[in-house]
Amino acid sequence: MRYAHTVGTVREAEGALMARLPDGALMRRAAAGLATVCARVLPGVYGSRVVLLVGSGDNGGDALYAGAALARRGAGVRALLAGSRVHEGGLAALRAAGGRAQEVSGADAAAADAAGAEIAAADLIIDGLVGIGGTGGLREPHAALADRAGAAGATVVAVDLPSGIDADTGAVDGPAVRADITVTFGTHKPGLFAAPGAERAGVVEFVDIGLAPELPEPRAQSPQADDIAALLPRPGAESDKYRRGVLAVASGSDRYRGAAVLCVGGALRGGVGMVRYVGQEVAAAEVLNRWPEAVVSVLDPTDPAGSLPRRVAAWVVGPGRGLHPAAVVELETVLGADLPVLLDADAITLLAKRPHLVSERAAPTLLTPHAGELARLLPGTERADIEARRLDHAARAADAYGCTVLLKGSTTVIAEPGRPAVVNPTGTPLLATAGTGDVLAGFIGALLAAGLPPRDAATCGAYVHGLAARLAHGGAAISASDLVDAVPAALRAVLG
Ligand SMILES: NC(=O)C1=CN([C@@H]2O[C@H](COP(=O)(O)OP(=O)(O)OC[C@H]3O[C@@H](n4cnc5c(N)ncnc54)[C@H](O)[C@@H]3O)[C@@H](O)[C@H]2O)[C@@H](O)CC1
Ligand SMILES: [K+]
Repeated sequence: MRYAHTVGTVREAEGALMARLPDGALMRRAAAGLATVCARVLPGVYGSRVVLLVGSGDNGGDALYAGAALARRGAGVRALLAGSRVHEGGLAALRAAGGRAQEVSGADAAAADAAGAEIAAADLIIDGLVGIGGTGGLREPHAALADRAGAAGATVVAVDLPSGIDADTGAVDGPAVRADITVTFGTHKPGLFAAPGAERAGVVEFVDIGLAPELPEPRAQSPQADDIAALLPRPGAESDKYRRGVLAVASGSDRYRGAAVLCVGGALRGGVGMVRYVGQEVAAAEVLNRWPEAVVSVLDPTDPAGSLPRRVAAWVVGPGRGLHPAAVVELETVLGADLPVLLDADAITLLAKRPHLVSERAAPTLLTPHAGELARLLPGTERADIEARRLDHAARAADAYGCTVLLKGSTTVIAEPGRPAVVNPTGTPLLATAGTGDVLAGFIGALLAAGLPPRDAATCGAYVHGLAARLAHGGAAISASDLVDAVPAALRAVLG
């Protein structure tokens, strides 16, 4: 598991640790780790050209000390000083090691051109403009340096986090560094997990500076394959179809038959003991045609509540289901039962006008909205705000509805009141195609039916779903049906 802490908690933990250590010890640890990663990235340190982008804080100090270490090994190191101040100890160390420094002021065109020429000729650029002390969009000349670094061919290594991304949220407000590698210290930062910041971080390398004992509960966590393997249920010798869980699926309609077939497919590939599908006649026939192992029943339009299956362990409701009055009765009936329920798509739209159905419910509920649906659940919030600050808004919805929320999209985030957010690391733009959400809902439903709590079920579902998309055609475009077929390969990859 990778853990991320907010700037406030990192500062408190660093303060406590620094009080027990000699002056500068933490920065030396950070800079040594940074230099090690940089040396590994370069084909050879000796004779390479390294440019340091240096801001006025300790993030710049880290870059200067790491630059000094590379200069001692024969790299030609040039520091571009962007701030009104500079970390004096770091600058002295760089100079003592044979590195050079020049000031870059926003107003001085000649200095900016000279800096641009250095950046263009670099093999490696180390971004020490701002770290956790950054606030708001990058100012000049930092913003121009970030842009130039992006246009250069060199490998870019960000110190602690790419300058210009918000450490706590991942929001990007204006120009920001786009790193190939980010070397982060002590703990991960939430902005390295969540888009859009995560998309600018590249590969994230962690340097242990001894902070762990001082850190409180994380703000966010990002599961790795072994965490997922530990959570996924495995059938044992005692298993039978009832013990593995019976999932009821109320998805699709005669108009949207694909949502029925894909959702049931996701559930079956999730290892459910049995799927009981209920829906309109043509949709039900399609499900049976594609998945003969599903147990299918046809909804009675005059008695939607009475025709729902009983003796089930969990429910999935909503994908392609419609917004008509019978769908409302169905939703109320399912949420009235004391069972775990996953609500997706149309069920979320219906819920937005009836929030009490979930907020007053005692049994576990999992909502799986995309950003547009989450905006419906949080009146007064725009979709763009949600995309920019996914962690915050997923947590807000979880608190407001008193349930688990899985926010789909560029980075899938799972929030539950009082627990650290889970940020899925396997997401891919390949998933941005019709029907993939139906597969996810069915797959997670299978895990709910097996008895996993919603947060764990959602965590495993998002991870396996993203991995399946990546594996389906080796990175080439996929359809939602391909995704269903790739789930077993993803499960094999996780379970080994
Ligand atoms: N505190 C510690 O014990 C450690 C800190 N370390 C490093 O120190 C960093 C934090 O250092 P600081 O607290 O000095 O803060 P930073 O160096 O991250 O940034 C603060 C400086 O950047 C300027 N600044 C802020 N926002 C800006 C913007 N949008 N555009 C342009 N300039 C901006 C501020 O005026 C200030 O001078 C960490 O990210 C990490 O790299 C590491 O050395 C590990 C140990
Ligand atoms: K940085």
